[in-house]
Amino acid sequence: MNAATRRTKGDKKVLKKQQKASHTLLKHEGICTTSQPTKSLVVANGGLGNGVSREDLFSAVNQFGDVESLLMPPQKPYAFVTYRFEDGARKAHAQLNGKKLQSGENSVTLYLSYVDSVKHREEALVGFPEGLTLVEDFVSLEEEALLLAAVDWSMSNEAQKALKHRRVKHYGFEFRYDNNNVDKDKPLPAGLPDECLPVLQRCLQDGLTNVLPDQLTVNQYESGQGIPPHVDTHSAFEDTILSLSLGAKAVMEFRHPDGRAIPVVLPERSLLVMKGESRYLWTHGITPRKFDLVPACEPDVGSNSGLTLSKRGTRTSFTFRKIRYEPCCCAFPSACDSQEGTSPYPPSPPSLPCCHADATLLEEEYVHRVYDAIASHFSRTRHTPWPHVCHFLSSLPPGSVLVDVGCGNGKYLGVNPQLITVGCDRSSALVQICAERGFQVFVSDALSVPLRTASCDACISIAVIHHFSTLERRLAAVRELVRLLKPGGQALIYVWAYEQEYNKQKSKYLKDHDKQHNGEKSKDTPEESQESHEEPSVFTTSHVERDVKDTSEMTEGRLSVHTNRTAFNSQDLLVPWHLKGRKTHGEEESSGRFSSRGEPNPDFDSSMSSDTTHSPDSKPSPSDNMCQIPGGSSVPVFHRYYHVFQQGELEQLCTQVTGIKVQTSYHDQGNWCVVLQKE
Ligand SMILES: O=C(O)CCC(=O)C(=O)O
Ligand SMILES: [Fe+2]
Ligand SMILES: [Zn+2]
Repeated sequence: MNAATRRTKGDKKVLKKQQKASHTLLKHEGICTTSQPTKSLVVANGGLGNGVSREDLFSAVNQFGDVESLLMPPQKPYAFVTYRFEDGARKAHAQLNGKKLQSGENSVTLYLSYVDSVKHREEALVGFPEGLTLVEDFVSLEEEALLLAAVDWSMSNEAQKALKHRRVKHYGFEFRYDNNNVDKDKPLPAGLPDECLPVLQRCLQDGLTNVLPDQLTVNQYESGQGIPPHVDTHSAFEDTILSLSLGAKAVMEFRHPDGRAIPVVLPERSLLVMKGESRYLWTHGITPRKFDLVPACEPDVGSNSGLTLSKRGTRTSFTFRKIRYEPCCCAFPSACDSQEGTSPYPPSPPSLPCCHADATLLEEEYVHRVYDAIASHFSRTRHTPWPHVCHFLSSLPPGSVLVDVGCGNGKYLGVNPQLITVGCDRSSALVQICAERGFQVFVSDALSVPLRTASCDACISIAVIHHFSTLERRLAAVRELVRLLKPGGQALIYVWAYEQEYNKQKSKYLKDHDKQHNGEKSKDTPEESQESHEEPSVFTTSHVERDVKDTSEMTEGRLSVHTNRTAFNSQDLLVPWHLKGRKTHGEEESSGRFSSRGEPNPDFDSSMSSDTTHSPDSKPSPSDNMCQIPGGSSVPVFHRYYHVFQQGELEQLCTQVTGIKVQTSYHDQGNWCVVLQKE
């Protein structure tokens, strides 16, 4: 075999891999590559998600010609480079394809393919929600000043409110945050300020709307303030919603019920137009923060490719809407208050998984997605650490390294300040809450925690392992905890118990149900009673009864939907979570999301995830649905998968792991618990 054929073979191999990379880019990212040389290349494996730094990639690609732009989408395993001339791209393609790039500790093999247009791709990657338009510089500086001056904040009346997290003023009609609607027969004495007219006329002229709005809400946000994610009530307003941003920019987060989240930067003087899906199905909200992450303009490569922090100033928005007089008949019944009751409930529950792939799908839909969606509400119900867990944490010697695998909102991370504590959770929304509380946390699956073997003195896994849907996966979770432990290290595991009545004592989870039925008002701290349940205070009796009716027995191998606060009648089930605090509109009374509890409430949607990623979409997502509550409103219901453990089952699981001994096991308020020690 001569050198020439060897080279050809090598080339063939690179070509094959490059084709495979192109195929993956198309399949997973919608990025279309072309064999025809262009000025732009997509660099597979050269992304921030591969651990490649911008500097290293830039120096690699810059050798072949003038780089016009280098786009590195966050967390993606690829990057885009555009050269000033096609020649640069050709050279880079010839020289870098199949070559290794060292970046820090990472070594990657790059595969390059031509793309027609990066700009186009960029838009495709971070496309706006359907129906959303942003018009930059819609008003001039003069108009901005005029509009801001038109709002007189000095008078306080019905139509003006200092809400806990922003102040608002209404014109035309008052939007009522108690019922999330407007009194259509009670127009306000003050119509829309005259200063708005030229702006609205321009909207009509430009075809941004075809009706003149008759309602205006002015929201003013100081730095650090925001608006919870919400959908503007369908029955209150017509389709088009126009929102002008004045005074300062902010990032508005859009969320689809399927979990997609799209941050949209609203520059000052821009107009946001929400129509169709973006108005009816996606929630919008502004996370209360003092800084936003926004795309940065990098002069060195002249592209909007990096991210930078932007300090928030005082933003005033003018939201113009048209009152709706007929019921809404939009194409999104699952999110529509005019069309409630049309979505099927309960959803068709899944079956128990029969293979690993099914198990991961089930957990993705019925555990991960749900926690991300309910993170904020969930976190509000998790503030009191359980005494026995605290006892375990306090018994560890000072300086011990502790990892909390499945740390939730981090309620155990600060319990013993003498420990070196890190937490991880599968839900990025919960991790975000922990991070904002100042804890060391990262997103990780409990089956493969990116920490060194034998690096921890102790591990805790509180209310996590019951979310794995096969015995193998529960076992793997215990093995992973044990792997992390140093010899002699201890792990504390809690799982939910099938037996909610133990030693003739009902768990608090059950007791709270009795209280409700006796008409007693339940405490709003349900987590003290058990790990999984909703805020009982949202239930009225009729609501509870509805749940009972809705409960399906395990039929045709399908998982049963559990009735909250009743005894379990199956070990594998779906437990409903009724999302409290969701309003179809963007404000809550003080008892809601903006907790008036005396305790710190850093979780006000600090999670990037909205806790109002509420309802199923038009093809109902199996894990959540809407549940009507009296008064015509509705709460979204999510279902979490659980495997509740029978007595002895947790110990039995642990004994299958070699190199450990079970030191103690006990029942604690409806949970089975063990302390393990690695030998
Ligand atoms: O501040 C904004 O742009 C949005 C306000 C809003 O969503 C509302 O009032 O419903
Ligand atoms: Fe809104
Ligand atoms: Zn509707």
